[in-house]
Amino acid sequence: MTATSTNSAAPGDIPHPPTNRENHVTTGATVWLTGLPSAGKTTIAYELAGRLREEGHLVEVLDGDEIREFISAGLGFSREDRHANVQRIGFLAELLARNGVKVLVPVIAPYADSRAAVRKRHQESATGYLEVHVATPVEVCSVRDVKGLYAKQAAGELTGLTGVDDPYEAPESPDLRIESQDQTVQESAASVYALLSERGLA
Ligand SMILES: Nc1ncnc2c1ncn2[C@@H]1O[C@H](COP(=O)(O)OS(=O)(=O)O)[C@@H](OP(=O)(O)O)[C@H]1O
Ligand SMILES: Nc1ncnc2c1ncn2[C@@H]1O[C@H](COP(=O)(O)OP(=O)(O)O)[C@@H](O)[C@H]1O
Repeated sequence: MTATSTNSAAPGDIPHPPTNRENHVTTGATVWLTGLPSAGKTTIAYELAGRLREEGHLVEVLDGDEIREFISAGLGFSREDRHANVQRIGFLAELLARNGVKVLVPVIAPYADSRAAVRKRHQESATGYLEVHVATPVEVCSVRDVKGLYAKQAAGELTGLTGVDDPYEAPESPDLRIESQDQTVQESAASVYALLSERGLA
């Protein structure tokens, strides 16, 4: 289908992203939310997804747990497997984003080289890409412990937990850093939305 802009901007108007006949916003982009388990990645992604959908954006959330049940079934948490997982998700995200979808990716992605490869894939097709570091400290994450992983690690029932006894290479220059322990979910989602707007993607 040919994208038809419904925007008739007068001089001085703030430009709107392009829309198609069904009035969907068709500027795709990937927002990768990286951070420790229980940092708030998934919660922020779904909050943001709701807001974007209300405004007519096409949105997909590539939830780490769901991906690991299906396209990354069989992968574990070694460095190699995490890298493979992140590259598969990066491939899918770029494909969707290039075709007009806002792709929200709440996935740990602990290694800087894995994340850099995903960014590069997007740059090569000139597809919007934002890296958001949900930088909640491990002390806060381990109290939240949404899935009980920190407790299991402390009890010796699990090893290789990101940020505890497995590496997390924090992004040095993310597009945005969120301190979720100091703000509400709505404020966190709003800060990502504001950045998308600033970059002409929302
Ligand atoms: N050892 C270990 N380390 C880290 N995380 C673990 C582990 N075992 C299971 N889980 C749970 O797996 C969820 C998905 O992980 P990801 O696909 O995001 O991880 S990765 O990017 O491939 O490293 C991840 O989801 P979130 O809690 O939403 O981050 C964890 O809950
Ligand atoms: N500002 C915030 N942003 C995101 N989550 C928050 C925030 N403040 C408190 N939380 C809580 O922290 C928990 C984060 O869990 P979750 O989103 O599943 O983390 P992750 O996907 O990073 O593992 C949720 O219970 C959420 O309600």
